[in-house]
Amino acid sequence: MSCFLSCVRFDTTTTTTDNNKPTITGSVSVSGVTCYTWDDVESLTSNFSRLIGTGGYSSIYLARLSGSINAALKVHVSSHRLYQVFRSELEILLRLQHPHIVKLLGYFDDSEESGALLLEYLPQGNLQEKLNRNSKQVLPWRNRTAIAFQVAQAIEHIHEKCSPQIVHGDIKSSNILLDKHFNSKLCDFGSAKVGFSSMVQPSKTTSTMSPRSKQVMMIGSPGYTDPHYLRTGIASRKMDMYGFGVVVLELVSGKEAVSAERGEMLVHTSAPLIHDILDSNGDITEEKAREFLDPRLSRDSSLDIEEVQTMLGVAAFCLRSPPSLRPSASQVVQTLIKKIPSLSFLGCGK
Ligand SMILES: Nc1ncnc2c1ncn2[C@@H]1O[C@H](COP(=O)(O)OP(=O)(O)OP(=O)(O)O)[C@@H](O)[C@H]1O
Repeated sequence: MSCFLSCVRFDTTTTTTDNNKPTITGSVSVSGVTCYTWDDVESLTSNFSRLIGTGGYSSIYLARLSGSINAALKVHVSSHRLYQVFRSELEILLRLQHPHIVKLLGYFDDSEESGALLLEYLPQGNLQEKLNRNSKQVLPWRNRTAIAFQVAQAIEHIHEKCSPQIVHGDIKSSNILLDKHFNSKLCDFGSAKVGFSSMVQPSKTTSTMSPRSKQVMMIGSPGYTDPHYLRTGIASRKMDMYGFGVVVLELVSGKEAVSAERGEMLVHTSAPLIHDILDSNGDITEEKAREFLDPRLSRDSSLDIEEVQTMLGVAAFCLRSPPSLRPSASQVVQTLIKKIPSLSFLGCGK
């Protein structure tokens, strides 16, 4: 137990810092990212014949590049306001390169109100679907810890390793995509905010705005939104850590952030456990950890209950209030490397 205390205690005072391109006429490639015409887009998706995902702002279609390479085309809904969302996502993706962030391959931009992003295709879809009780396959424990670790690395990259820094603003399991080996990639930078040192107010003072325009500016998704952000409208890196905490609870429990049947939020149903963990400074009994654990993992040979305890401790610290008490992404990465031995198969050093 005392070992576990050191597992999840964070020093919250430290703030660190091909050739596969389609041979389609009309396309222009700059730094490996290709600018397509609408005709190209229609041709790449065989006239939008296969829908593979939908979001609040977009539809995602399977695209075929030369050499039978698949890609995903994210077509933003046409409107002046959503065009800004598309431009912002495009500009952010153009400068992000990380093994656990979805890769931009190309884009279409009519410079007025329509845009589309061509992204690498992640064949296993999103994490929310994979954790769903109706999913045929149960995601093994080993993959769940790896996913948490890789997402923490992606967040560490945008928060601390790129300049200017980026707040994702919508960390949730449906924005975590999985490749054929269940490696994860963070996607959907449509809510992201750029140029933060730690905290920033939305561009206009919220006090002078109507409730409706305030609503339009709010980012995040039900079940994942930092209560501090909801109260203040201030987006910060720590709001991403809150969303990450909810994702870790989903990975451990196999439950949804908002239950489809009852509409209950996982952060609410887990509150007694989170309080217990925080009251005992990161400690949690094996029995309580087992009670919370996804029952589908009971026969998983890769399951290690101490790792479950560590993951729950990490989640509890990420959900802490005030936000300044939450760990940074790099502190989470370091804790996971030290305390989750199975991550060694990913080749990360101690
Ligand atoms: N590159 C990809 N490969 C495979 N599937 C993808 C890819 N990109 C998106 N998807 C699928 O489409 C879904 C929606 O994508 P995304 O979150 O980018 O859209 P959005 O309109 O920004 O959604 P939101 O409502 O979260 O803002 C994802 O959850 C995933 O299932």
